[in-house]
Amino acid sequence: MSGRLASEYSSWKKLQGIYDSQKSTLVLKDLFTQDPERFAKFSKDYISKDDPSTTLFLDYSKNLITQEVIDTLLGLVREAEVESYRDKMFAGEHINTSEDRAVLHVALRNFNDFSIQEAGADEVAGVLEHMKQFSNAVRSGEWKGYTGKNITTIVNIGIGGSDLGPVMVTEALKPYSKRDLTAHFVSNIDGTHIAEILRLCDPERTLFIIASKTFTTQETITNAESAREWFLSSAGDKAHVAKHFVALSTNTKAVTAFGISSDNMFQFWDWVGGRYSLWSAIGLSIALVIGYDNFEQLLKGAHGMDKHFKETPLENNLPVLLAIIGIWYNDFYGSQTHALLPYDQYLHKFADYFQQGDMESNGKFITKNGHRVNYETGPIIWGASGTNGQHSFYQLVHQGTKLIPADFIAPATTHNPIAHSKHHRILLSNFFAQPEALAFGKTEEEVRKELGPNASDTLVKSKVFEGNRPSNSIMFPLLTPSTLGALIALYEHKIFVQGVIWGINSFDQMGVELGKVLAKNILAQLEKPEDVKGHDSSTTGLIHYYQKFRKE
Ligand SMILES: O=P(O)(O)OC[C@H]1O[C@H](O)[C@H](O)[C@@H](O)[C@@H]1O
Repeated sequence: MSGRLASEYSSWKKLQGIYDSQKSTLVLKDLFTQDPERFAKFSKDYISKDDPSTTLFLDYSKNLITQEVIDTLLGLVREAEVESYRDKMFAGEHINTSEDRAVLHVALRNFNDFSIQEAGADEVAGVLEHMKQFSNAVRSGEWKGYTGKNITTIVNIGIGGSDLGPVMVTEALKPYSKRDLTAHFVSNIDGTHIAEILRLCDPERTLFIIASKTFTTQETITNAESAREWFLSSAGDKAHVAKHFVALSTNTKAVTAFGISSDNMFQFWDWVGGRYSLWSAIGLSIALVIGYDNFEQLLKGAHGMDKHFKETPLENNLPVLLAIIGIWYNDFYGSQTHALLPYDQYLHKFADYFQQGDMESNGKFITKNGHRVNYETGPIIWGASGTNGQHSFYQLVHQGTKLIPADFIAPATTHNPIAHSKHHRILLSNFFAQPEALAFGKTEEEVRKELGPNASDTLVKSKVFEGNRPSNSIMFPLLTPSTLGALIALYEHKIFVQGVIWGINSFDQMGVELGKVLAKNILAQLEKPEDVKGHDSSTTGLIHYYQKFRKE
């Protein structure tokens, strides 16, 4: 990272020039007509060096790019010194400068390929072994509850990075799950969340996983205390907590103070960012649900992508390609969001997961050198599984006034080939059609031909699809643990590349603090109207409204 504002790079200025001169002349329909090789030129195969069955295919040809644009964007990557910054990350340098921490989620899945000098990195294998032993014991029935019964329900209590990763992965890898072990995830402080889950639990057969990097997060600790109270109301003896509560954290002192023995604690380190932590002890619920061997496959899939990111020349580097295409729209076309559209019901939480992963990493306006950016940084990430999105927001995506770059993601084959895979064929026909419609649209002439000469001008115009709306398409043979690992790591490294180019620290999260502090202050004022002090009239008025109905 050169420390300059991205807009000062010569490549940035060149890109601005290209955009200014080509923004209205770059037409996808023409680009494909002019070059029959376009698809071949702008698509890439990723094949894991460790496991050739782990492959991803990226088609980025339906983007508003030319080779000149790509080459200039790659120039931007070089000017921002992304590769040397990447190597600093892998080497364990403290690139999270505001917190003086390394950023080493790659160390959690390293399998001894990278030599990483950072305290704790040599302890990863031990924690994984502990996770393996424990998950095997619970799944086999060896680990018993306080009345000698097997554990049939796990409840992960955590929020943010201590929730979203386990939720997304256990949903995505459901085909690999132990169907007689039910996993629930409690995250919200809203008592409804834990109340509704506890109604489904048998205290004799339930294991609570308290997942919190800091072990100070108000929601998680409050939920953990309520879970412990619920459990003890049946179990009685505090000694039984040891069989039904484990902790995932970096904070041994707080875990012990809560009443969970260090034997039942799975440790990780400050160089694991919350939103990058599913590979760590935070992944215990994943290992319990899909089994440790499949969890290890997830890690290995990510590791293969790590090696690809670290070793592959920029022009063939999938995380780099996704990153620069995203910057092209975000910083030159002015798109504000980026849609993740997985045509796979198992990936229905994928966009949710990367809302934190991307937006908490790159939703910043100050560079690492303390300058306010004069360009757009992190996009709003959103999305939903297909084909559901088509019946919800695709109207705007196709005919709205906003440019919405989208990643369409799909497996070539399904885990559920019911009706002789008829469902999957219909799903994929939509997966193929939507990017085609977005890119090439439907002209007024084509509409008029369809509607006939008597159709009103208004009707014809409202049925026009202007097209020229860009997308990436990512495919893979089947959604397996290893493929999912590679897919997640692909996006993690995309986020890294974009942050380096923007000159921001992708690994702290100052922006989540103010709200928490204000909430704590307000919490102490909720009792009586006269307690409410130091707020604007709106906040004061809203609290007074609540106090009119408050019961306890
Ligand atoms: O895992 P914890 O320490 O409980 O933190 C849970 C979450 O808290 C905050 O919201 C942070 O911004 C997130 O990055 C983190 O994942």
